[in-house]
Amino acid sequence: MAGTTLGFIGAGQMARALAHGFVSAKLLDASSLTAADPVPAAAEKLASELPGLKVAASNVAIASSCDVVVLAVKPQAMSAVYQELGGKLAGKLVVSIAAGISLAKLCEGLKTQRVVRVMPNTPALVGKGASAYALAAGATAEDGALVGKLLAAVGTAHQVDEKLLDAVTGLSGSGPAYVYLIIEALSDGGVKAGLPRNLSTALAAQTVLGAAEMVLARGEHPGVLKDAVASPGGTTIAGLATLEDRGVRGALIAAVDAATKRSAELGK
Ligand SMILES: NC(=O)C1=CN([C@@H]2O[C@H](COP(=O)(O)OP(=O)(O)OC[C@H]3O[C@@H](n4cnc5c(N)ncnc54)[C@H](O)[C@@H]3O)[C@@H](O)[C@H]2O)C=CC1
Ligand SMILES: O=C(O)[C@@H]1CCC=N1
Repeated sequence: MAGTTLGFIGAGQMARALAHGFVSAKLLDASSLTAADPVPAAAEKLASELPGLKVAASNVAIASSCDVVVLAVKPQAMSAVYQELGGKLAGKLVVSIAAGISLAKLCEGLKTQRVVRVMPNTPALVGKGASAYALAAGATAEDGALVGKLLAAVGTAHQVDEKLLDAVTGLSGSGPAYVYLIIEALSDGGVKAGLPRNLSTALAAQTVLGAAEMVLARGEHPGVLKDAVASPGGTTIAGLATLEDRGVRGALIAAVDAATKRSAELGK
């Protein structure tokens, strides 16, 4: 990726996660990154965290100076970006990470077809992201490969049909928040049972990490792995029965479904 310059339109949470991830993975030098944000402190904070990253005076400056332009604003701010950048992105590869906004709307608003729609997630910051992406008609196979390489450097990357991206948003885009809630609640349970808070949170987070690693590394069905933990008449089945009784499985399915529907709504 040497020589490729990448600019973030918006320097918020997700731009920060990606910028840190790209630099930590040594895919891009901080000096090849630029960020613009109407809140000057946002881009300046990112520049202070990643020495070498440049702060641009405007979105237009990024559009003219960077090879890859990443739209990292909230979906609600996208129409302002169309106003500013529409027709000014000739020759640039545009990557949108906004929830819900379709490739058709992006291409129409930006007046370019060379667009890739991505749904990343914040663990990209530590190289453990989960992303999916879809290409507009004007994005070449090389553009897709470049975006895939960027995302794979900060986690896993799946090229998908665009119609799946709202569901990806509801699952892995929003999913870190569900898991944080679960970790926090498990830690509360440990504290209720008498563990000190630090130990309880450390055990909860490592348990989630280890369980996830077992699913990914062994490729076994999560149900089979669950059964291996539960001894007949033991502690785990007592805990599992309580989770089923309280509807945790249904609650998680409903959460992904609600977030998927909200992603589709945001694009309307
Ligand atoms: N936070 C997350 O976990 C994820 C967020 N996303 C998507 O990433 C996008 C950004 O989300 P966050 O980083 O969480 O939001 P954020 O609110 O942390 O950052 C957005 C930034 O955009 C700036 N901004 C607003 N209008 C602008 C404009 N016209 N030009 C340039 N910058 C502008 C804001 O000042 C803010 O700093 C959203 O579209 C969201 O759907 C996608 C995956 C995960
Ligand atoms: O909550 C949101 O709308 C964004 C999209 C996925 C994660 N955060």
